[in-house]
Amino acid sequence: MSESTEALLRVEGLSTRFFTEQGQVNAVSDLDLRIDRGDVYGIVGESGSGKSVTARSIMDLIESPGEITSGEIWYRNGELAAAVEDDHGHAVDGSFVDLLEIPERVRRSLRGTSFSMIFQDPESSFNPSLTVGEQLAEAVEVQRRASANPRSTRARTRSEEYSLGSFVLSTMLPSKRYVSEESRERAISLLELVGIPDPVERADEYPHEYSGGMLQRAMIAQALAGEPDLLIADEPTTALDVTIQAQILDLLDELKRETGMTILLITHNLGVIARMCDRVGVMYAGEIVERGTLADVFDDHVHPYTHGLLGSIPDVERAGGRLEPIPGNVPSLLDREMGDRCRFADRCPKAMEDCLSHPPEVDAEGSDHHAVRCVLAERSYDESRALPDDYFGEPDRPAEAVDEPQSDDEPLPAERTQPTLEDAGGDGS
Ligand SMILES: Nc1ncnc2c1ncn2[C@@H]1O[C@H](COP(=O)(O)OP(=O)(O)OP(=O)(O)O)[C@@H](O)[C@H]1O
Ligand code: NI
Repeated sequence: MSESTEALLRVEGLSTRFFTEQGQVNAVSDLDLRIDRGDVYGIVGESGSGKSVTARSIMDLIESPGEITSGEIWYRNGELAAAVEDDHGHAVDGSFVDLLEIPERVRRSLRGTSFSMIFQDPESSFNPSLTVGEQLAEAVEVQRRASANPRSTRARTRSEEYSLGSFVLSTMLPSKRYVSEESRERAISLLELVGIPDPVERADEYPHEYSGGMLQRAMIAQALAGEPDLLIADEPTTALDVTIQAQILDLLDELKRETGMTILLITHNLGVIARMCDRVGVMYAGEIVERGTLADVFDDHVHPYTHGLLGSIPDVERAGGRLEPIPGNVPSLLDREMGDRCRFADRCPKAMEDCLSHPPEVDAEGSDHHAVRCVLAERSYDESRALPDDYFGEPDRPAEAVDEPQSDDEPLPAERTQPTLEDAGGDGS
């Protein structure tokens, strides 16, 4: 197996639910994905499709009333596998460890060191009363502790966790000032790495003294402090203006090339996907409906939803390139309101009788891991089996399958009520 096709993370059958007063929300359902080391894996889909919940599930950041209700998250880390093997053999498969089967304390210790996440609003990642440099140095220290001598943890942990020593770290940080000159220097070099000019001076500044773009860079530096195996970037550029967005994407691209880092990139924007990603998962209503290489998804897609997303060619140069919304609304994810049918059927121009039962994910032609959740992967569209336009109550579906004369008295955009695919930087007009 070559380096370039080595899986770093394999998510299998992941389901995450929220148990709210309104009922059970099926935010993520039976989701599979595989992220290879050194790749940028993109997740794209409309608002509310479950992208962030997927990322937060991997990071173990789902909080009540949310819960991962099933699935496996296999992470390749030989050292971790060796450490957990004795006590949690069922969680180990070769050098993979199922993160959902190890003690919570161990899983949480991977945050920052194995997995790091950057968010839309960098403000939330910084404490306003500490300098940026101090906070980066703290992150560096956390990493140092994580890889500290296991014996130093031994006295404090119960025997069950002893073998996990090097993976369990103290979350108590002793002081708000620089822990060591070494970590201060590392903080400065991290600022330099992410392209902050005058890093020595900027290290002593507070977050509010940074511009939005600079703080975004600093947040990336913070995420890199622990030298994570996987960086998860959830809409990392959405709040930024178009020029800065492009710069941040360039930075991520550069970091990927220079450090070989693996990135999970979440975005509404197919232009960003085209520019950054090796593989893509297209999400709809909590499911990955199509996944594969960039070429599978852009050139050989099977799912009409993927086709719809590609409906307008996004402007690759402009990170905020607007996607044309697909007519209709994203379905409710409330369990009691979800039928058994394909979740996209009511908006699908190719909906057939076959779509009234929920399609499993099947392999599609294309790359090794091109998979799709659509009956069209196995049979071609048959107009005689098409569902009538008003089958789902409202004539929501585009009239593509039916040959209707163009009329100019009713501009389609005015009809669109759904939020969907709001993009990063507006439409640039
Ligand atoms: N704390 C919560 N309680 C209840 N439902 C939630 C909670 N967090 C998320 N959800 C639901 O889970 C679904 C998926 O949300 P998620 O944030 O993953 O979407 P997304 O694809 O990231 O959307 P966006 O592009 O707008 O960020 C949504 O229906 C959302 O309402
Ligand atoms: Ni999100």
